[in-house]
Amino acid sequence: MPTTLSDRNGLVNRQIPEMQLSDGSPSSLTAPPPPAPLHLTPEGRAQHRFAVQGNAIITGGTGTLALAGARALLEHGLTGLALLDRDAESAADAVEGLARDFPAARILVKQVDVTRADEVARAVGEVSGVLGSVDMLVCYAGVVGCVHALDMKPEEWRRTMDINATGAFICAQAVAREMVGQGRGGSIVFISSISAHRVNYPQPQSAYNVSKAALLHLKNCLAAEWARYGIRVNSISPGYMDTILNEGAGLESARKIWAERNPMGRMGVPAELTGPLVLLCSRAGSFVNGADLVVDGGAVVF
Ligand SMILES: NC(=O)c1ccc[n+]([C@@H]2O[C@H](COP(=O)([O-])OP(=O)(O)OC[C@H]3O[C@@H](n4cnc5c(N)ncnc54)[C@H](O)[C@@H]3O)[C@@H](O)[C@H]2O)c1
Ligand SMILES: OC[C@@H](O)C(O)[C@H](O)CO
Repeated sequence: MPTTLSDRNGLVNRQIPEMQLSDGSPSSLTAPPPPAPLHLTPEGRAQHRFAVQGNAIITGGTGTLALAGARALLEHGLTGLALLDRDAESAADAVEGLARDFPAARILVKQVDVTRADEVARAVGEVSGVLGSVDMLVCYAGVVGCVHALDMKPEEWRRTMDINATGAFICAQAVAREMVGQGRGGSIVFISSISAHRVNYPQPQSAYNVSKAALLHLKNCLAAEWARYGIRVNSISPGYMDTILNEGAGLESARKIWAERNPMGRMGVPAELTGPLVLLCSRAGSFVNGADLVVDGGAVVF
């Protein structure tokens, strides 16, 4: 069915033709599903341009996207991994799975609140002591709340900013101090969001959106300050991913809208964020600094 559009210039009832693909089929066909995961052999891992060398700290490390990121870094050669999360227990099965699938890697899990600079500094020192170095930091720790700005309590605003933005700064600072001492650089990746680029629809979440926008400029500032130490600082801005964060009462209709408004017609799955992460953490990304990689199926083009 052609769509009818009334526009502001009075050109009413313009018909938007249905786009056709070269084989004559309509473009509104269901988008293809996500691709199957790629599994590298151990030999392939070590020699690949996308090989990941050294040890990583991942914050919010027992969350859904973080565990997918951890698995991808291990698949590409990561030798040591520390998952820092304020809720370190909830993903015991997933962590056991990683340990089983990557028996040569050293995997630590630590209960850490990223808003506590003392806890973070202690954990970074302990991880470096056990693994021998810290070469990568990926900051996934984050919370989201849907609250109308008129109803927002200052405490809710501060908590969101504290975890999502200040927590990332605290972790980046502690890890960068360690990296500067080690003298061989490193890679830091913040997990921002398309919410840093666009106001979400339909849910109101100003504190989250502003906290994620803050991460983007923090990334710019640190990329500028720390490049001289060989530390690259980048970010990834995911679109709507199918995780627990986006499930629950009241979100069914929103999920439908998010998928409908996406050129690819769906939400992403966690593994689809991991390619950009591997790029940023590997030799293949050696000249990528201060960049934000939007990974959203094209959501922000509208
Ligand atoms: N799921 C999405 O669609 C989506 C889209 C864009 C961005 N993101 C971002 O990606 C990140 C991970 O999202 P997810 O979907 O995996 O959510 P998730 O809830 O599974 O993971 C978040 C993790 O952060 C941890 N955390 C929260 N506060 C913490 C604190 N103070 N200290 C330490 N850990 C803390 C939680 O315990 C949890 O394990 C978040 O920053 C989120 O904003 C998610
Ligand atoms: O913008 C997408 C994400 O940051 C997030 O999943 C969403 O905003 C949560 O409501």
